[in-house]
Amino acid sequence: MAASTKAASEIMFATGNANKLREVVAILEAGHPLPFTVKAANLDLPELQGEPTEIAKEKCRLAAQQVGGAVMVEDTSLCFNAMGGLPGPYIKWFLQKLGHDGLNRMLAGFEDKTGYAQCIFAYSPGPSAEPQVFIGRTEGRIVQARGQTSFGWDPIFQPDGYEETYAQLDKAIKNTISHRYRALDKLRDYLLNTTA
Ligand SMILES: O=c1nc[nH]c2c1ncn2[C@H]1C[C@H](O)[C@@H](COP(=O)(O)OP(=O)(O)OP(=O)(O)O)O1
Ligand SMILES: [Mg+2]
Repeated sequence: MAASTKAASEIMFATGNANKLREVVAILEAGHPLPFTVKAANLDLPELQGEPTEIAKEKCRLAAQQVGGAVMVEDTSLCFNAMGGLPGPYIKWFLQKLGHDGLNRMLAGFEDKTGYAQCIFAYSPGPSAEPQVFIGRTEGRIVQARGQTSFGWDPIFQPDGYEETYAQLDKAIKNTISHRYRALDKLRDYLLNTTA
């Protein structure tokens, strides 16, 4: 990769979620590197209520203030089409309170079980800059839990074109079709074009 002339060479990825960090590292190492070294900052940042892009931007502003330099954060939503996109950014709390079975039951009264996983990366070069957002989506459907239960709602999300849930798919496959991969891909393009 061409050497960057920019002074900043490191981005902190601020997240409190070890599974996210593992996937981001795996995606970058699978041949999709960023033009920066990515370092983890274990911050559990407050998340405002609102539209997903605003949540990600505000999270990024707070992270940039805390870190004092270039940061990226991401916020992940699981959206049910029958419910106009909810639980969306609030999936963490719905999952915590209802579990996989409860999330399925939320859709019991609806014919439509389709939904999408959405990841929004927000990047800021420093505390005074306006964060840029990059959205990645993977369409699928909500199903009864199948597969290992190590990461969030992976067992109940079956991406379109696959018979397996995210939790049953090989990690290497999830990481080439996932909402996270797609968003990170856009962030990489942006960084390559602004730092080259
Ligand atoms: O690929 C995924 N597959 C399954 N579950 C996932 C995935 N990605 C996030 N998740 C879960 C984690 C949390 O329950 C919620 C998102 O909430 P979200 O605020 O983005 O994550 P978090 O609070 O765990 O970490 P962070 O410190 O980066 O905000 O969905
Ligand atoms: Mg969070």
